[in-house]
Amino acid sequence: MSAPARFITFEGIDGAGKSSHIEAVAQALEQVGHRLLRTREPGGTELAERLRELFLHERMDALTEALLVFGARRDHLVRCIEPALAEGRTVLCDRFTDATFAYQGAGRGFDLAVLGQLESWVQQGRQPDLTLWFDVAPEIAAARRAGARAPDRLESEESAFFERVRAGYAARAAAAPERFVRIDAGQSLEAVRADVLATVRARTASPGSAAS
Ligand SMILES: Nc1ncnc2c1ncn2[C@@H]1O[C@H](COP(=O)(O)OP(=O)(O)O)[C@@H](O)[C@H]1O
Ligand SMILES: Cc1cn([C@H]2C[C@H](O)[C@@H](COP(=O)(O)OP(=O)(O)O)O2)c(=O)[nH]c1=O
Repeated sequence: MSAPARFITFEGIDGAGKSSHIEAVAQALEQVGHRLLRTREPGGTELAERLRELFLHERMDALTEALLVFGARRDHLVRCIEPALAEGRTVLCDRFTDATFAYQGAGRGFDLAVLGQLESWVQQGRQPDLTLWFDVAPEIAAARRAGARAPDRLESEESAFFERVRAGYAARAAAAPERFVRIDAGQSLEAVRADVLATVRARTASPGSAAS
């Protein structure tokens, strides 16, 4: 059996429902002995949270978006994610680099090769062990968002943008099938939760102990 997954990311278009399930994943993993770091992107450190505010609310071009999220990511990795993994904690991160490929790459049309170079420089080979991709039709996600909150800069994009973002996630999933698990996020909350928990349990199970 493969080693337990320790760096777990949650991805999907805005309103797919991923944030609704992170707490349940955290509880399930803590019950079997994992020590956790729960975090998010853009954000996760004081500096990265400040960059997040700029990113979400200021107008900028796609290259600036990409540089800002990778700048925030670098600080987050160096100061937060890598130290947590080094001390044996499992990291649950609400979005990571797949979001940059999906939003800035597929959504904005920014050069994927440049994103790949930034990914190499910033991550130095670090990749999530497991990525849960909450996949749902953009019109369902839009209806969920409308019922939940006022839109930020990206959430105000039209549905064609989210179709492209969704296709961007599909491309990333196809390129890294060992890491990605697609969750059918169009189901009821209960059915999504059951799929998510079954996936996490299967992918973090190890013979003997649950966590180091
Ligand atoms: N499977 C679901 N069915 C119906 N509503 C959902 C479902 N999942 C999430 N929601 C609702 O949709 C809204 C957006 O969910 P959220 O978890 O914040 O999405 P995300 O983090 O992916 O943007 C919330 O009001 C949430 O309660
Ligand atoms: C991490 C990341 C997020 N984003 C976008 C996606 C979201 O619209 C926004 C903030 O993400 P998030 O807080 O996860 O939004 P939500 O609560 O809707 O899930 O930032 C990018 O465009 N590129 C990135 O690299």
